[in-house]
Amino acid sequence: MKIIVKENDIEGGAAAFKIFEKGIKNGAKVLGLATGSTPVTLYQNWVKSDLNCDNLTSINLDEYVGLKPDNPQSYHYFMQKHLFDKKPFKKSYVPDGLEAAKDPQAAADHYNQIIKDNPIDIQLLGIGRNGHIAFNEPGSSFDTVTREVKLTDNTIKANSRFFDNIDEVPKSAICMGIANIMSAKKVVLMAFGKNKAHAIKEMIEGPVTEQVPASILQKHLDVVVIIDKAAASELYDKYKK
Ligand SMILES: N[C@@H]1[C@@H](O)[C@H](O)[C@@H](COP(=O)(O)O)O[C@@H]1O
Repeated sequence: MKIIVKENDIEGGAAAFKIFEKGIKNGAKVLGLATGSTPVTLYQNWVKSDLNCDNLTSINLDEYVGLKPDNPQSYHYFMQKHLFDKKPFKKSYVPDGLEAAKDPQAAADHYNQIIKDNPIDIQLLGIGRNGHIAFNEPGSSFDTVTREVKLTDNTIKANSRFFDNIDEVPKSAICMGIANIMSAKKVVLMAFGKNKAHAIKEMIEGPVTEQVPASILQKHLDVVVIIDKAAASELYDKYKK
């Protein structure tokens, strides 16, 4: 893993954008994209740039089961607002939360086929405080592919900040699996803030275990981790400076 420690999320977003820009200029065409508060500074750099996205395909990690694409809390809506309204891609896939509510297996099979047909060149990730990636919660098998996943109480609580109240947070999501994520040629993981420090330490320095889903990235051959000093604060000394 290559670890880049920046002062804050603004610098981190700029550094992440440079990696995507370089990758795209070098031929990356299929990007795995992520939501959450963490990638916002990356997308801010992206929309300000003159990067041509007309030939790019994006495949998002996850979506809440039952939310319509025009629901402001849906990940469809997030992507439109933060990136695609200003930088439309040739094709953008986000799992279908409504299809998943009706027939989760069909929605998952459909999405796995999309990933098979469009191998991911660069996959963007955030990380949950418990080490989850996308919505692959602790205990998820490393073999998983896209499927419906139940959200843990902690994740529901953490994500309730985006909803009017906690009861509105969906209880499940349709989510790429860890095997889908590991199939990407390159992975860029971003994390900012003290509340991510423990998960970052476990991911980088802990054992590879399904109890910390992100720890599997130690086995991927091309991972760049972009964190700020707060998220690096529990790491072995050399990263803290
Ligand atoms: N499914 C998303 C993840 O993809 C994201 O990485 C995580 C952290 O979110 P944030 O970046 O807002 O801290 O939250 C959610 O659970």
